[in-house]
Amino acid sequence: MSNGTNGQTATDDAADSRNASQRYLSTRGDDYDLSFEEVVLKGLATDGGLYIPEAVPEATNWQSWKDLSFPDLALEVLSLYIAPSEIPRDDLKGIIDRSYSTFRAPETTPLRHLHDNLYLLELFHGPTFAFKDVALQFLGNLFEYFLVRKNVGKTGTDRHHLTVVGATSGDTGSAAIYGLRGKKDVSVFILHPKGRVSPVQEAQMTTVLDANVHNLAVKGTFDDCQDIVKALFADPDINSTFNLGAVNSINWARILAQIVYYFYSYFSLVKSSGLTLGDKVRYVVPSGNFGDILAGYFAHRMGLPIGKLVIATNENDILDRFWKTGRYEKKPAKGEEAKGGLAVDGVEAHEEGVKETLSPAMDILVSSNFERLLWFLAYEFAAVAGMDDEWNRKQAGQEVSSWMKELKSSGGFGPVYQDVHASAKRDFESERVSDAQTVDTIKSCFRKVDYVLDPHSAIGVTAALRSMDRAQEPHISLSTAHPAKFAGAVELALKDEAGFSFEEKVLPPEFLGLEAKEKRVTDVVNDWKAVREIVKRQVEEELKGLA
Ligand SMILES: Cc1ncc(COP(=O)(O)O)c(C=O)c1O
Ligand SMILES: N[C@@H](CCOP(=O)(O)O)C(=O)O
Repeated sequence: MSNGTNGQTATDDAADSRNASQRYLSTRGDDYDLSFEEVVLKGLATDGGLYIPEAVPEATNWQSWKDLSFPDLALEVLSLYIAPSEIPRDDLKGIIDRSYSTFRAPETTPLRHLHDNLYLLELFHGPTFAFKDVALQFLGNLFEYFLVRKNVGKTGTDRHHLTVVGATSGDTGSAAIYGLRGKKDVSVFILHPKGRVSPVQEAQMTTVLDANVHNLAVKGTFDDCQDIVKALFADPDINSTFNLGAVNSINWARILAQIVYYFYSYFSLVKSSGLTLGDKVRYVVPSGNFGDILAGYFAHRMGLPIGKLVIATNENDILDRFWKTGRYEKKPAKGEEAKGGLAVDGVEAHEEGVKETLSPAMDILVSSNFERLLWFLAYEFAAVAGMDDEWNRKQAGQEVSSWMKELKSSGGFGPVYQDVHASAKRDFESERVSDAQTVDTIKSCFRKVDYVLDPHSAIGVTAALRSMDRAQEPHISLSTAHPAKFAGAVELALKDEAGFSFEEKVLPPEFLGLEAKEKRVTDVVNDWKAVREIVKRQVEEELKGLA
Protein backbone atom coordinates (compact mmCIF):
# COMPACT_ATOMS: atom_id res chain seq x y z
CA MET A 1 0.00 0.00 0.00
CA SER A 2 1.22 3.46 -0.77
CA ASN A 3 -0.11 6.91 -0.86
CA GLY A 4 1.97 7.84 -3.77
CA THR A 5 0.47 7.06 -7.15
CA ASN A 6 0.18 3.31 -7.47
CA GLY A 7 -0.04 2.65 -11.19
CA GLN A 8 -3.16 0.52 -10.89
CA THR A 9 -5.77 0.76 -13.60
CA ALA A 10 -9.37 -0.33 -13.82
CA THR A 11 -8.44 -3.41 -15.80
CA ASP A 12 -6.22 -4.64 -12.96
CA ASP A 13 -9.20 -4.74 -10.65
CA ALA A 14 -10.50 -8.17 -11.44
CA ALA A 15 -7.13 -9.61 -10.52
CA ASP A 16 -6.68 -7.50 -7.41
CA SER A 17 -9.51 -7.27 -4.92
CA ARG A 18 -7.35 -5.24 -2.53
CA ASN A 19 -6.66 -2.23 -4.72
CA ALA A 20 -5.45 0.58 -2.43
CA SER A 21 -7.12 3.36 -4.41
CA GLN A 22 -10.44 1.60 -3.80
CA ARG A 23 -10.06 1.32 -0.02
CA TYR A 24 -10.46 4.32 2.26
CA LEU A 25 -9.08 5.75 5.49
CA SER A 26 -9.80 8.76 7.70
CA THR A 27 -7.55 11.83 7.72
CA ARG A 28 -7.38 11.50 11.52
CA GLY A 29 -6.13 7.95 11.48
CA ASP A 30 -8.61 5.96 13.58
CA ASP A 31 -10.82 4.70 10.77
CA TYR A 32 -9.26 2.69 7.94
CA ASP A 33 -9.73 -0.12 5.40
CA LEU A 34 -13.24 0.94 4.46
CA SER A 35 -15.07 0.22 1.22
CA PHE A 36 -16.38 2.90 -1.14
CA GLU A 37 -19.96 2.12 -0.09
CA GLU A 38 -19.09 2.49 3.57
CA VAL A 39 -17.48 5.90 3.12
CA VAL A 40 -20.24 7.21 0.88
CA LEU A 41 -22.98 6.17 3.29
CA LYS A 42 -21.11 7.30 6.42
CA GLY A 43 -20.01 10.66 5.00
CA LEU A 44 -17.87 11.74 7.94
CA ALA A 45 -15.48 9.37 9.72
CA THR A 46 -16.22 8.34 13.30
CA ASP A 47 -13.04 10.08 14.50
CA GLY A 48 -14.29 13.36 12.96
CA GLY A 49 -11.92 13.08 9.97
CA LEU A 50 -12.66 13.01 6.26
CA TYR A 51 -12.27 9.95 4.08
CA ILE A 52 -9.56 9.70 1.43
CA PRO A 53 -8.41 6.77 -0.69
CA GLU A 54 -5.41 4.86 0.68
CA ALA A 55 -3.61 5.63 -2.59
CA VAL A 56 -4.08 8.00 -5.50
CA PRO A 57 -4.30 5.86 -8.65
CA GLU A 58 -1.97 6.72 -11.49
CA ALA A 59 -3.99 6.96 -14.69
CA THR A 60 -1.23 5.57 -16.87
CA ASN A 61 -3.51 5.53 -19.92
CA TRP A 62 -5.12 8.96 -19.44
CA GLN A 63 -4.18 10.13 -22.96
CA SER A 64 -6.32 7.38 -24.47
CA TRP A 65 -9.40 8.98 -22.87
CA LYS A 66 -9.16 12.05 -25.13
CA ASP A 67 -12.18 11.38 -27.34
CA LEU A 68 -14.52 9.93 -24.73
CA SER A 69 -17.87 11.54 -23.99
CA PHE A 70 -18.27 13.04 -20.51
CA PRO A 71 -20.15 9.99 -19.12
CA ASP A 72 -17.69 7.52 -20.65
CA LEU A 73 -14.75 9.48 -19.26
CA ALA A 74 -16.48 9.56 -15.87
CA LEU A 75 -16.73 5.77 -16.01
CA GLU A 76 -12.95 5.44 -16.56
CA VAL A 77 -12.03 7.89 -13.79
CA LEU A 78 -14.51 6.57 -11.23
CA SER A 79 -13.61 2.94 -11.90
CA LEU A 80 -10.15 3.63 -10.52
CA TYR A 81 -11.68 4.47 -7.14
CA ILE A 82 -14.60 2.00 -6.98
CA ALA A 83 -13.97 -1.74 -7.02
CA PRO A 84 -16.11 -3.63 -9.55
CA SER A 85 -16.85 -6.10 -6.76
CA GLU A 86 -18.69 -3.24 -5.06
CA ILE A 87 -20.42 -1.75 -8.10
CA PRO A 88 -20.19 -3.84 -11.28
CA ARG A 89 -19.00 -1.76 -14.24
CA ASP A 90 -22.36 -1.94 -16.06
CA ASP A 91 -24.20 -0.74 -12.96
CA LEU A 92 -21.72 2.12 -12.53
CA LYS A 93 -22.24 3.06 -16.16
CA GLY A 94 -26.01 3.11 -15.59
CA ILE A 95 -25.66 5.39 -12.54
CA ILE A 96 -23.38 7.76 -14.46
CA ASP A 97 -25.54 7.85 -17.59
CA ARG A 98 -28.65 8.64 -15.54
CA SER A 99 -26.79 11.39 -13.68
CA TYR A 100 -25.64 13.32 -16.75
CA SER A 101 -28.78 12.83 -18.83
CA THR A 102 -30.30 15.71 -16.82
CA PHE A 103 -27.76 18.27 -18.11
CA ARG A 104 -28.81 20.83 -20.72
CA ALA A 105 -25.45 20.96 -22.57
CA PRO A 106 -24.49 18.02 -24.83
CA GLU A 107 -20.89 18.21 -23.54
CA THR A 108 -22.15 18.34 -19.90
CA THR A 109 -19.36 20.79 -18.95
CA PRO A 110 -18.49 22.85 -22.06
CA LEU A 111 -15.31 24.89 -22.39
CA ARG A 112 -15.57 28.44 -23.76
CA HIS A 113 -12.72 30.56 -25.07
CA LEU A 114 -12.89 34.02 -23.45
CA HIS A 115 -9.82 35.74 -24.90
CA ASP A 116 -6.07 35.22 -25.31
CA ASN A 117 -5.00 32.23 -23.26
CA LEU A 118 -8.06 32.30 -21.04
CA TYR A 119 -10.81 29.68 -21.11
CA LEU A 120 -13.92 29.31 -19.00
CA LEU A 121 -15.15 25.90 -17.91
CA GLU A 122 -18.94 26.22 -17.67
CA LEU A 123 -20.09 23.93 -14.88
CA PHE A 124 -23.63 25.25 -14.53
CA HIS A 125 -25.63 23.32 -17.11
CA GLY A 126 -27.25 20.94 -14.62
CA PRO A 127 -30.72 21.16 -13.04
CA THR A 128 -29.89 23.86 -10.45
CA PHE A 129 -27.46 25.93 -12.54
CA ALA A 130 -24.34 25.46 -10.40
CA PHE A 131 -21.30 23.17 -10.43
CA LYS A 132 -22.69 21.17 -7.51
CA ASP A 133 -25.04 19.34 -9.88
CA VAL A 134 -22.12 17.47 -11.43
CA ALA A 135 -21.48 15.63 -8.17
CA LEU A 136 -24.92 15.73 -6.58
CA GLN A 137 -26.84 14.25 -9.49
CA PHE A 138 -24.35 11.36 -9.24
CA LEU A 139 -24.51 11.14 -5.43
CA GLY A 140 -28.33 11.09 -5.46
CA ASN A 141 -28.33 8.14 -7.84
CA LEU A 142 -25.56 6.44 -5.89
CA PHE A 143 -27.51 6.66 -2.62
CA GLU A 144 -30.53 5.24 -4.43
CA TYR A 145 -28.47 2.36 -5.85
CA PHE A 146 -27.06 1.40 -2.42
CA LEU A 147 -30.47 1.68 -0.74
CA VAL A 148 -32.28 -0.43 -3.34
CA ARG A 149 -29.60 -3.10 -2.90
CA LYS A 150 -29.75 -2.99 0.92
CA ASN A 151 -33.54 -3.15 0.92
CA VAL A 152 -34.13 -6.10 -1.39
CA GLY A 153 -36.89 -8.21 0.18
CA LYS A 154 -37.33 -5.84 3.16
CA THR A 155 -40.57 -4.13 4.09
CA GLY A 156 -41.81 -1.49 6.55
CA THR A 157 -39.41 -0.38 9.28
CA ASP A 158 -36.94 -3.16 8.39
CA ARG A 159 -35.94 -1.08 5.39
CA HIS A 160 -32.65 0.84 5.63
CA HIS A 161 -33.57 4.53 5.78
CA LEU A 162 -31.00 7.28 5.15
CA THR A 163 -31.30 10.67 6.87
CA VAL A 164 -29.31 13.18 4.83
CA VAL A 165 -28.25 16.35 6.63
CA GLY A 166 -26.45 19.10 4.74
CA ALA A 167 -25.31 22.69 5.20
CA THR A 168 -25.48 25.17 2.38
CA SER A 169 -24.59 28.70 1.48
CA GLY A 170 -27.06 28.24 -1.36
CA ASP A 171 -25.84 25.93 -4.10
CA THR A 172 -25.19 22.59 -2.41
CA GLY A 173 -28.65 22.72 -0.86
CA SER A 174 -30.60 23.09 -4.07
CA ALA A 175 -28.40 20.61 -5.94
CA ALA A 176 -28.82 18.03 -3.14
CA ILE A 177 -32.56 18.59 -3.03
CA TYR A 178 -32.86 18.14 -6.81
CA GLY A 179 -30.67 15.03 -6.60
CA LEU A 180 -32.74 13.43 -3.83
CA ARG A 181 -36.30 14.75 -4.07
CA GLY A 182 -38.90 11.99 -4.07
CA LYS A 183 -36.32 9.21 -3.66
CA LYS A 184 -37.45 6.23 -1.60
CA ASP A 185 -35.98 5.57 1.85
CA VAL A 186 -34.27 8.98 2.10
CA SER A 187 -35.20 12.06 4.16
CA VAL A 188 -33.28 15.25 3.38
CA PHE A 189 -32.64 18.12 5.80
CA ILE A 190 -30.86 21.16 4.39
CA LEU A 191 -29.68 23.95 6.68
CA HIS A 192 -29.08 27.38 5.17
CA PRO A 193 -28.17 30.67 6.86
CA LYS A 194 -31.40 32.65 6.96
CA GLY A 195 -31.26 35.72 4.72
CA ARG A 196 -27.71 35.02 3.53
CA VAL A 197 -28.45 33.12 0.33
CA SER A 198 -29.61 34.77 -2.87
CA PRO A 199 -33.39 34.99 -3.52
CA VAL A 200 -33.16 32.53 -6.43
CA GLN A 201 -31.15 30.05 -4.35
CA GLU A 202 -33.67 30.35 -1.53
CA ALA A 203 -36.56 29.81 -3.92
CA GLN A 204 -34.87 26.84 -5.62
CA MET A 205 -34.66 25.08 -2.27
CA THR A 206 -37.87 26.05 -0.56
CA THR A 207 -40.25 25.60 -3.50
CA VAL A 208 -39.52 21.86 -3.64
CA LEU A 209 -42.50 20.42 -1.79
CA ASP A 210 -41.71 16.68 -1.95
CA ALA A 211 -42.53 15.04 1.38
CA ASN A 212 -38.93 13.85 1.94
CA VAL A 213 -37.39 17.36 1.63
CA HIS A 214 -37.02 19.71 4.63
CA ASN A 215 -35.47 23.16 4.54
CA LEU A 216 -34.23 24.64 7.82
CA ALA A 217 -33.37 28.36 7.90
CA VAL A 218 -30.77 28.86 10.64
CA LYS A 219 -30.32 32.18 12.42
CA GLY A 220 -26.57 32.33 11.79
CA THR A 221 -23.88 31.93 9.17
CA PHE A 222 -22.94 29.10 6.80
CA ASP A 223 -20.19 28.05 9.25
CA ASP A 224 -22.84 27.73 11.97
CA CYS A 225 -24.84 25.44 9.66
CA GLN A 226 -21.71 23.41 8.88
CA ASP A 227 -20.91 23.13 12.62
CA ILE A 228 -24.44 21.89 13.36
CA VAL A 229 -24.11 19.22 10.66
CA LYS A 230 -20.75 18.08 12.06
CA ALA A 231 -22.19 18.01 15.61
CA LEU A 232 -25.04 15.79 14.41
CA PHE A 233 -22.54 13.40 12.80
CA ALA A 234 -20.52 13.34 16.04
CA ASP A 235 -23.61 12.47 18.12
CA PRO A 236 -23.78 8.67 18.36
CA ASP A 237 -27.42 8.80 19.37
CA ILE A 238 -28.79 10.32 16.18
CA ASN A 239 -26.02 9.14 13.86
CA SER A 240 -26.44 5.43 14.44
CA THR A 241 -30.18 5.40 15.04
CA PHE A 242 -31.06 7.47 12.01
CA ASN A 243 -28.21 6.53 9.60
CA LEU A 244 -27.01 10.04 8.83
CA GLY A 245 -25.74 10.68 5.31
CA ALA A 246 -23.75 13.66 3.99
CA VAL A 247 -24.22 15.65 0.81
CA ASN A 248 -21.59 18.27 1.53
CA SER A 249 -18.13 17.89 0.11
CA ILE A 250 -17.11 16.09 3.31
CA ASN A 251 -18.60 13.16 1.37
CA TRP A 252 -15.81 11.64 -0.73
CA ALA A 253 -18.18 10.94 -3.66
CA ARG A 254 -18.54 14.70 -4.14
CA ILE A 255 -14.81 15.17 -4.72
CA LEU A 256 -14.57 12.04 -6.83
CA ALA A 257 -17.23 13.10 -9.32
CA GLN A 258 -15.59 16.51 -9.74
CA ILE A 259 -12.24 15.03 -10.83
CA VAL A 260 -13.84 14.15 -14.16
CA TYR A 261 -14.23 17.69 -15.50
CA TYR A 262 -10.56 18.49 -15.04
CA PHE A 263 -9.70 15.71 -17.49
CA TYR A 264 -12.64 16.50 -19.77
CA SER A 265 -11.81 20.21 -20.04
CA TYR A 266 -8.15 19.46 -20.68
CA PHE A 267 -9.16 17.28 -23.64
CA SER A 268 -11.63 19.93 -24.85
CA LEU A 269 -8.77 22.42 -24.86
CA VAL A 270 -6.47 20.07 -26.75
CA LYS A 271 -9.16 19.52 -29.37
CA SER A 272 -10.01 23.19 -29.80
CA SER A 273 -6.56 24.80 -29.62
CA GLY A 274 -3.01 24.09 -30.68
CA LEU A 275 -2.25 22.42 -27.36
CA THR A 276 -0.53 19.02 -27.46
CA LEU A 277 -1.36 16.22 -25.04
CA GLY A 278 1.14 16.59 -22.20
CA ASP A 279 1.39 20.40 -22.33
CA LYS A 280 0.70 22.07 -19.02
CA VAL A 281 -2.44 24.01 -18.20
CA ARG A 282 -3.23 26.16 -15.16
CA TYR A 283 -6.61 25.77 -13.47
CA VAL A 284 -8.13 28.63 -11.52
CA VAL A 285 -10.85 27.77 -9.02
CA PRO A 286 -13.18 30.07 -7.04
CA SER A 287 -12.83 28.46 -3.62
CA GLY A 288 -14.68 28.27 -0.33
CA ASN A 289 -14.84 24.80 1.17
CA PHE A 290 -11.87 23.71 -1.00
CA GLY A 291 -13.76 20.75 -2.51
CA ASP A 292 -13.70 21.83 -6.13
CA ILE A 293 -10.00 22.59 -6.26
CA LEU A 294 -9.17 19.46 -4.28
CA ALA A 295 -10.66 17.44 -7.14
CA GLY A 296 -8.12 19.21 -9.38
CA TYR A 297 -5.34 18.16 -7.01
CA PHE A 298 -6.43 14.54 -7.40
CA ALA A 299 -6.53 14.91 -11.20
CA HIS A 300 -2.99 16.31 -11.06
CA ARG A 301 -1.77 13.46 -8.83
CA MET A 302 -3.37 10.98 -11.26
CA GLY A 303 -1.22 12.37 -14.07
CA LEU A 304 -3.06 15.30 -15.66
CA PRO A 305 -0.44 17.91 -16.64
CA ILE A 306 -1.58 20.80 -14.46
CA GLY A 307 1.00 23.59 -14.14
CA LYS A 308 -0.53 25.10 -11.01
CA LEU A 309 -3.90 25.09 -9.29
CA VAL A 310 -4.76 28.69 -8.50
CA ILE A 311 -7.04 29.20 -5.50
CA ALA A 312 -9.28 32.25 -5.84
CA THR A 313 -10.92 33.44 -2.62
CA ASN A 314 -13.19 36.35 -1.86
CA GLU A 315 -12.57 38.54 1.18
CA ASN A 316 -13.12 35.47 3.39
CA ASP A 317 -9.56 34.52 2.73
CA ILE A 318 -8.40 31.88 5.22
CA LEU A 319 -6.96 29.85 2.32
CA ASP A 320 -5.13 32.77 0.75
CA ARG A 321 -3.61 33.65 4.11
CA PHE A 322 -2.41 30.06 4.58
CA TRP A 323 -0.59 30.14 1.25
CA LYS A 324 0.97 33.49 2.11
CA THR A 325 1.91 32.85 5.74
CA GLY A 326 1.77 29.12 6.49
CA ARG A 327 -0.78 29.83 9.23
CA TYR A 328 -4.36 28.56 9.01
CA GLU A 329 -6.40 30.86 11.22
CA LYS A 330 -9.98 32.06 11.31
CA LYS A 331 -8.65 35.56 12.05
CA PRO A 332 -5.25 36.86 10.91
CA ALA A 333 -2.70 37.46 13.65
CA LYS A 334 -2.12 41.08 14.61
CA GLY A 335 0.07 42.88 12.09
CA GLU A 336 -0.22 40.09 9.58
CA GLU A 337 -1.87 42.26 6.96
CA ALA A 338 1.34 44.17 6.43
CA LYS A 339 3.62 41.11 6.43
CA GLY A 340 1.37 38.88 4.39
CA GLY A 341 0.51 41.55 1.87
CA LEU A 342 -3.15 41.33 2.75
CA ALA A 343 -5.71 44.02 2.06
CA VAL A 344 -3.80 44.74 -1.16
CA ASP A 345 -7.03 45.90 -2.70
CA GLY A 346 -7.76 48.47 -0.03
CA VAL A 347 -10.52 46.41 1.51
CA GLU A 348 -10.39 46.90 5.22
CA ALA A 349 -9.14 44.09 7.39
CA HIS A 350 -11.07 41.35 9.04
CA GLU A 351 -14.11 41.42 11.21
CA GLU A 352 -14.61 38.88 13.93
CA GLY A 353 -16.60 36.46 11.81
CA VAL A 354 -17.43 35.73 8.25
CA LYS A 355 -17.79 38.72 5.94
CA GLU A 356 -20.85 39.08 3.72
CA THR A 357 -19.69 39.55 0.13
CA LEU A 358 -21.10 39.65 -3.38
CA SER A 359 -20.12 35.98 -3.72
CA PRO A 360 -22.17 34.51 -0.85
CA ALA A 361 -21.59 30.86 -1.74
CA MET A 362 -17.95 31.41 -0.78
CA ASP A 363 -18.65 33.25 2.49
CA ILE A 364 -16.95 30.59 4.55
CA LEU A 365 -14.60 30.98 7.49
CA VAL A 366 -13.16 27.46 7.60
CA SER A 367 -12.70 25.30 4.49
CA SER A 368 -13.59 21.74 5.43
CA ASN A 369 -11.73 19.97 2.60
CA PHE A 370 -8.46 21.65 3.41
CA GLU A 371 -8.08 18.85 5.96
CA ARG A 372 -7.78 16.36 3.09
CA LEU A 373 -4.93 18.30 1.51
CA LEU A 374 -3.25 18.65 4.91
CA TRP A 375 -3.20 14.87 5.21
CA PHE A 376 -1.34 14.53 1.89
CA LEU A 377 1.11 17.27 2.88
CA ALA A 378 1.71 15.63 6.26
CA TYR A 379 2.15 12.24 4.59
CA GLU A 380 4.75 13.63 2.20
CA PHE A 381 6.59 15.23 5.10
CA ALA A 382 6.54 11.99 7.09
CA ALA A 383 7.75 9.96 4.10
CA VAL A 384 11.10 11.79 4.11
CA ALA A 385 12.03 9.76 7.21
CA GLY A 386 12.19 6.66 4.99
CA MET A 387 9.94 4.46 7.13
CA ASP A 388 7.17 2.24 5.75
CA ASP A 389 3.76 3.41 4.51
CA GLU A 390 1.95 2.32 7.62
CA TRP A 391 4.21 4.55 9.71
CA ASN A 392 3.80 7.46 7.28
CA ARG A 393 0.03 7.17 7.37
CA LYS A 394 0.01 7.01 11.16
CA GLN A 395 2.19 10.11 11.38
CA ALA A 396 -0.01 11.95 8.90
CA GLY A 397 -3.17 11.06 10.86
CA GLN A 398 -1.60 12.22 14.13
CA GLU A 399 -0.38 15.48 12.61
CA VAL A 400 -3.77 16.28 11.07
CA SER A 401 -5.55 15.43 14.35
CA SER A 402 -3.35 17.79 16.30
CA TRP A 403 -3.77 20.62 13.76
CA MET A 404 -7.54 20.16 13.85
CA LYS A 405 -7.59 20.12 17.66
CA GLU A 406 -5.70 23.39 17.70
CA LEU A 407 -8.04 24.88 15.11
CA LYS A 408 -10.97 23.98 17.33
CA SER A 409 -9.45 25.13 20.61
CA SER A 410 -7.67 28.30 19.49
CA GLY A 411 -9.15 29.20 16.14
CA GLY A 412 -6.06 28.38 14.12
CA PHE A 413 -2.70 26.64 13.87
CA GLY A 414 0.68 27.20 12.34
CA PRO A 415 2.92 28.25 10.90
CA VAL A 416 3.26 24.71 9.61
CA TYR A 417 6.76 23.28 8.99
CA GLN A 418 8.51 25.06 6.13
CA ASP A 419 8.66 21.88 4.06
CA VAL A 420 4.90 21.36 4.42
CA HIS A 421 4.27 24.93 3.31
CA ALA A 422 6.71 24.49 0.41
CA SER A 423 4.86 21.37 -0.77
CA ALA A 424 1.59 23.31 -0.72
CA LYS A 425 3.20 26.08 -2.75
CA ARG A 426 4.64 23.63 -5.27
CA ASP A 427 1.16 22.67 -6.53
CA PHE A 428 -0.95 25.71 -5.65
CA GLU A 429 -0.93 29.49 -5.84
CA SER A 430 -3.54 31.74 -4.32
CA GLU A 431 -5.28 35.03 -4.96
CA ARG A 432 -7.73 37.07 -2.91
CA VAL A 433 -10.32 39.13 -4.74
CA SER A 434 -12.37 41.97 -3.28
CA ASP A 435 -15.99 42.82 -4.06
CA ALA A 436 -14.86 45.91 -5.97
CA GLN A 437 -12.59 43.79 -8.17
CA THR A 438 -15.37 41.27 -8.70
CA VAL A 439 -17.64 43.99 -10.01
CA ASP A 440 -14.87 45.38 -12.25
CA THR A 441 -14.28 41.96 -13.78
CA ILE A 442 -17.99 41.35 -14.46
CA LYS A 443 -18.01 44.74 -16.23
CA SER A 444 -14.82 44.29 -18.22
CA CYS A 445 -15.74 40.79 -19.35
CA PHE A 446 -19.10 42.04 -20.58
CA ARG A 447 -17.47 44.94 -22.43
CA LYS A 448 -14.67 42.86 -23.91
CA VAL A 449 -16.41 39.65 -24.97
CA ASP A 450 -20.13 40.26 -24.29
CA TYR A 451 -20.21 37.52 -21.67
CA VAL A 452 -21.96 37.76 -18.30
CA LEU A 453 -20.08 36.18 -15.39
CA ASP A 454 -21.64 35.36 -12.05
CA PRO A 455 -19.72 36.88 -9.10
CA HIS A 456 -18.02 33.59 -8.11
CA SER A 457 -16.81 32.94 -11.64
CA ALA A 458 -15.66 36.58 -11.79
CA ILE A 459 -13.44 35.94 -8.79
CA GLY A 460 -11.87 33.08 -10.72
CA VAL A 461 -11.38 35.18 -13.83
CA THR A 462 -9.81 38.02 -11.79
CA ALA A 463 -7.34 35.56 -10.27
CA ALA A 464 -6.70 34.03 -13.71
CA LEU A 465 -5.83 37.43 -15.18
CA ARG A 466 -3.29 37.99 -12.40
CA SER A 467 -1.86 34.53 -12.88
CA MET A 468 -1.55 35.12 -16.65
CA ASP A 469 0.88 37.95 -15.86
CA ARG A 470 3.16 35.36 -14.24
CA ALA A 471 2.70 32.31 -16.48
CA GLN A 472 2.37 31.75 -20.22
CA GLU A 473 0.40 28.50 -20.00
CA PRO A 474 -3.27 28.37 -21.05
CA HIS A 475 -5.58 29.08 -18.11
CA ILE A 476 -8.87 27.31 -17.50
CA SER A 477 -10.98 29.23 -15.01
CA LEU A 478 -13.90 27.34 -13.49
CA SER A 479 -17.29 28.98 -13.89
CA THR A 480 -19.16 27.63 -10.90
CA ALA A 481 -22.63 29.16 -11.24
CA HIS A 482 -25.00 30.72 -13.73
CA PRO A 483 -25.24 34.53 -13.37
CA ALA A 484 -29.03 34.44 -12.98
CA LYS A 485 -28.55 32.92 -9.51
CA PHE A 486 -26.89 36.14 -8.36
CA ALA A 487 -29.00 38.86 -9.92
CA GLY A 488 -28.05 41.47 -7.28
CA ALA A 489 -24.33 41.39 -8.00
CA VAL A 490 -24.80 41.12 -11.76
CA GLU A 491 -27.23 44.07 -11.86
CA LEU A 492 -24.90 46.09 -9.65
CA ALA A 493 -22.09 45.58 -12.13
CA LEU A 494 -23.97 45.86 -15.41
CA LYS A 495 -27.10 47.92 -14.94
CA ASP A 496 -25.60 50.99 -16.64
CA GLU A 497 -23.85 49.13 -19.46
CA ALA A 498 -25.11 49.80 -22.96
CA GLY A 499 -26.84 46.76 -24.42
CA PHE A 500 -27.33 45.00 -21.08
CA SER A 501 -30.70 43.65 -20.09
CA PHE A 502 -30.92 41.05 -17.30
CA GLU A 503 -34.09 39.54 -18.77
CA GLU A 504 -32.64 39.21 -22.26
CA LYS A 505 -29.00 38.45 -21.53
CA VAL A 506 -29.18 36.38 -18.36
CA LEU A 507 -32.52 35.05 -17.15
CA PRO A 508 -33.20 31.43 -18.17
CA PRO A 509 -36.86 30.43 -18.69
CA GLU A 510 -36.54 27.93 -15.82
CA PHE A 511 -36.33 30.81 -13.33
CA LEU A 512 -39.42 32.67 -14.49
CA GLY A 513 -41.99 32.84 -11.69
CA LEU A 514 -39.81 30.72 -9.37
CA GLU A 515 -39.80 33.16 -6.47
CA ALA A 516 -43.60 33.43 -6.44
CA LYS A 517 -44.19 29.68 -6.07
CA GLU A 518 -45.44 28.07 -2.84
CA LYS A 519 -42.62 27.55 -0.31
CA ARG A 520 -41.98 25.30 2.69
CA VAL A 521 -39.24 26.21 5.21
CA THR A 522 -38.81 26.04 8.99
CA ASP A 523 -36.92 28.70 10.95
CA VAL A 524 -34.54 27.24 13.54
CA VAL A 525 -32.24 28.65 16.21
CA ASN A 526 -28.49 28.21 15.94
CA ASP A 527 -28.36 25.19 18.25
CA TRP A 528 -27.50 21.69 17.10
CA LYS A 529 -29.62 20.02 19.78
CA ALA A 530 -32.70 21.93 18.65
CA VAL A 531 -31.99 20.82 15.06
CA ARG A 532 -31.49 17.25 16.27
CA GLU A 533 -34.95 17.23 17.83
CA ILE A 534 -36.55 18.52 14.62
CA VAL A 535 -34.78 15.89 12.53
CA LYS A 536 -35.71 13.08 14.91
CA ARG A 537 -39.34 14.09 15.11
CA GLN A 538 -39.71 14.43 11.36
CA VAL A 539 -37.98 11.15 10.49
CA GLU A 540 -39.97 9.26 13.13
CA GLU A 541 -43.10 10.66 11.55
CA GLU A 542 -42.00 9.54 8.07
CA LEU A 543 -41.07 6.08 9.34
CA LYS A 544 -44.42 5.71 11.10
CA GLY A 545 -46.02 5.97 7.67
CA LEU A 546 -44.06 2.84 6.66
CA ALA A 547 -44.97 0.69 9.67
C1 LIG B 1 -20.99 29.18 -7.01
C2 LIG B 1 -19.92 28.63 -6.14
N1 LIG B 1 -18.65 28.89 -6.46
C3 LIG B 1 -17.63 28.42 -5.71
C4 LIG B 1 -17.86 27.69 -4.56
C5 LIG B 1 -16.68 27.20 -3.78
O1 LIG B 1 -16.46 25.83 -4.00
P1 LIG B 1 -15.73 24.95 -2.92
O2 LIG B 1 -16.55 25.07 -1.67
O3 LIG B 1 -15.74 23.57 -3.46
O4 LIG B 1 -14.39 25.51 -2.73
C6 LIG B 1 -19.19 27.41 -4.18
C7 LIG B 1 -19.56 26.64 -2.98
O5 LIG B 1 -19.01 25.76 -2.51
C8 LIG B 1 -20.23 27.86 -5.01
O6 LIG B 1 -21.50 27.57 -4.73
N1 LIG C 1 -20.84 26.92 -1.36
C1 LIG C 1 -21.45 25.79 -0.79
C2 LIG C 1 -21.08 25.58 0.63
C3 LIG C 1 -21.11 24.12 0.98
O1 LIG C 1 -20.02 23.52 0.38
P1 LIG C 1 -19.86 22.00 0.04
O2 LIG C 1 -19.22 22.01 -1.30
O3 LIG C 1 -19.02 21.45 1.10
O4 LIG C 1 -21.20 21.35 0.01
C4 LIG C 1 -22.95 25.88 -1.02
O5 LIG C 1 -23.32 26.47 -1.99
O6 LIG C 1 -23.73 25.38 -0.27
